Amino acid sequence: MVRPPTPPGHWLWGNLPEVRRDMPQALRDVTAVHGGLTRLRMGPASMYLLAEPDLIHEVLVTRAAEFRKSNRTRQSIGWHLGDGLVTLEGAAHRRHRRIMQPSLHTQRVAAQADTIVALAEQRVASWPPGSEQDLLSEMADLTLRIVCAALFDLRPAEDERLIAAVHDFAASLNWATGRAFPLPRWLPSAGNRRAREIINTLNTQVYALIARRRATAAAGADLLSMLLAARDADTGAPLSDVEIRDELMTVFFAGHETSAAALTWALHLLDAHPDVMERLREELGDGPVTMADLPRLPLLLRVVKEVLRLYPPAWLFDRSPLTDLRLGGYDLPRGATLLVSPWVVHRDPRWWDAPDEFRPDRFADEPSRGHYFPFGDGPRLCVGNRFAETEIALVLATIVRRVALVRADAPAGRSMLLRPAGEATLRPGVRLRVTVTPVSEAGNGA
Ligand code: HEM
Repeated sequence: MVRPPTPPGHWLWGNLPEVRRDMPQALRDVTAVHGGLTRLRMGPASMYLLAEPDLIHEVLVTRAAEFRKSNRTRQSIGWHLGDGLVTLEGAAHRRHRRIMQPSLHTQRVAAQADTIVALAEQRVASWPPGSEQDLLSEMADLTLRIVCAALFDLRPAEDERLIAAVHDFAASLNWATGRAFPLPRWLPSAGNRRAREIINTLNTQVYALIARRRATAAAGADLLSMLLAARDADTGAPLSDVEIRDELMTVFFAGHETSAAALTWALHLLDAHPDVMERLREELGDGPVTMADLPRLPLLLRVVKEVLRLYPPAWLFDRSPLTDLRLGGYDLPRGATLLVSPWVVHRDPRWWDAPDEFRPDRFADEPSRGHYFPFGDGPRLCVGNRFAETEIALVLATIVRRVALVRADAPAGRSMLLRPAGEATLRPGVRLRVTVTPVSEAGNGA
């Protein structure tokens, strides 16, 4: 039995103290010393960090059938999300992907581009010049409204209660995933009671929405219509309300916090790199940016790619082997938790020059296989990747054309880059407040 190397740690808690202090940094530190595959001791449990692109490719792509999501993931997000695409396995996973993919294809995303731009324009217009905004919460609210309108054909103005309920739900899910060890949901703790309340409130809204849609029987091309219209190939049975509820919750969650984090990092990085901002504003020119313009905006697309390299919102996910197996010359037990982190690989100096620097032009060349995977890979590749890339590019272009968002607490008006906090998504470790200045006042170089 050949075990992967284990970094030294506390006699009882193992590597848990470093990981709890700053998990993103701790995983990078371990990789810098041990490379490819490391065993981390987390108190009584072990986890394995996979940091070698070829091994990650084996796990996510070529040997994907030998793995599933870990029990830990299922426990920490399963209560909130139920059995949606993120947690389903095997045949049910393949079936749900087949149903959901068409509504997220490039053509369908293109049809939503004007809605995305209009919502971004409205958001910018709602910020009074000189006001201070909490960037992450503004982006989270905007991307949630985009998901509602573009994927579920919902106009939240009609239902502000739904928006409020999803925000509470996302906060509660972050709470659940932030625990070192998931607590059983039957435990009568204050946190569990609050989570139950929040889930029940959103459930009531979502089931009412499903009932309304079933009653109108209007066949649209949005994701909710696709879920309602889907029929089992063998039995002809439709998806149940619970199955549709689980997919709605999954997309509410997977589809808005990730893009919101990416947009927040993008605006923060551009504020800290005025030279790139100036080139970007020149490239964007005057008129509004549409989907058709995107192929002609290479710097914008490279900025999006570089943001997702430096701060991949889905920074950590996992897999678990279905049987004892051998990987990279080491033996791994069945049921082990294998951590896969785009953040660690994207910041590894073995694969990237000056990995901590914001250099969008590095994407003039395609990255090598396995060195860049902000959307994962293989059969579980992010189903919303085209939607997310388009959304981020369009929203970013709309915002930077109109306003400068300068970090309100930055010394001498210039941002120092913030450290990330590794929660369910990778987000700034402190609240990022920005001052809004219209671009005409700020000048191109703002
Ligand atoms: C910047 C934005 C986004 C990033 C970085 C991101 C990243 C990821 C990653 C890395 C995975 C794979 C996780 C794994 O293999 O365990 C994933 C899966 C998923 N994403 Fe995204 N995502 C983003 C936006 C979206 C959007 C907009 C949607 C919805 C429209 C979405 C829906 C999903 C779903 C449903 C899955 C599960 C797919 C499956 O297991 O088959 N994501 N995402």
